[in-house]
Amino acid sequence: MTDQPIHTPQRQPDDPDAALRPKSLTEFIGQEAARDNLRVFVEAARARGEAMDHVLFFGPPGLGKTTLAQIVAKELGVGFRATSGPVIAKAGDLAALLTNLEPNDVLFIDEIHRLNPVVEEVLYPAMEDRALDIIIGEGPSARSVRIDLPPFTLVGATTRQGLLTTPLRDRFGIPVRLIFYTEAELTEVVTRGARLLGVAMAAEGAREIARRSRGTPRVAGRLLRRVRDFAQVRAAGEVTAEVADEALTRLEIDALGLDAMDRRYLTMIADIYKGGPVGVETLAAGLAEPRDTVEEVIEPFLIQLGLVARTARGRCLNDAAWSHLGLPHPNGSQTGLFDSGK
Ligand SMILES: Nc1ncnc2c1ncn2[C@@H]1O[C@H](COP(=O)(O)OP(=O)(O)OP(=O)(O)O)[C@@H](O)[C@H]1O
Ligand SMILES: [Mg+2]
Repeated sequence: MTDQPIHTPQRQPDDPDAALRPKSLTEFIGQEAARDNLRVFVEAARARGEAMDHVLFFGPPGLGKTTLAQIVAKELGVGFRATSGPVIAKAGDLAALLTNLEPNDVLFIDEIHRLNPVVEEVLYPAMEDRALDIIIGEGPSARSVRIDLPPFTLVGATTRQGLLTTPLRDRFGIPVRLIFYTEAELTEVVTRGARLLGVAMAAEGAREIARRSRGTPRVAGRLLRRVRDFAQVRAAGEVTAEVADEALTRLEIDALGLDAMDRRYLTMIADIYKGGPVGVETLAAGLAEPRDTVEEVIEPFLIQLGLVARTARGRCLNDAAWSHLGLPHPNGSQTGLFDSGK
């Protein structure tokens, strides 16, 4: 059994997130350093009446990359066009998007690490010189035509900054790393969400949901909705700490906020690989999940909690993981080499 649709930070096709999206930098909770910097760049660009420099948001899913991209356009007072890396199949698709922008508009490219290399080549001069080099015709009569573009701001988002090519990464003047949210920030996110959804929320109820939201506002929003259902049907309506705890426990979300998939991941390294090291491909196969999901969705939070370490030889469990799983820590080293030691 898996509660993945509820608890993983990955997007779902019918994204219910939209209703809870903050609409301004002031409304946006957390990510203070990023927000403060963006505010300065937005103000400066506005004052000069110019397009803002290109921005790259990177970090784990559900931390607010798309939300911030929309907010940046809004605060700049310019238009917002959104697309995503895998959707832009041909150079011509990108050319069509770029030539249709109004001056200073924001073009948002989600999953920018998944751009086709041919399309990416077209993007370089567009970002740098605001020009498109288009090849017209084929064979000996083919020639290159340069088209000037209106000034624009490219906002890219990726969960995998490491997969971006260096030339692309270097063309973003404003790289912004998003980090996991603190419990206090997520408590604010939950409280705000409860207000927007009209849920009666006790302060301790909000804190309980926040504590178990994997450091991720998208997860906080999902858990809030599920706890609300539970409170409505099983309790008097108000979300107290007890109601939240009972609902989250039923959803198999433990005290650290780990879900069934997280525990399967940890248990697999513990039971089968004696704590590791084990390669990510092996783990992905064992969990029947794509490698990307393991690396982008499952691991970042477990690493952040200090439960797992990524080493050159593979993934290893840290001491905290053994205690959390309630398993006896193998004697001696984590590789299990000294199991017979004591
Ligand atoms: N700072 C925040 N304050 C309140 N809610 C937030 C905040 N950041 C994100 N959210 C909520 O979390 C949801 C997910 O955010 P968003 O879609 O921007 O994440 P993302 O980083 O783009 O994720 P992905 O990598 O999957 O595209 C938003 O719709 C919003 O409801
Ligand atoms: Mg997004």
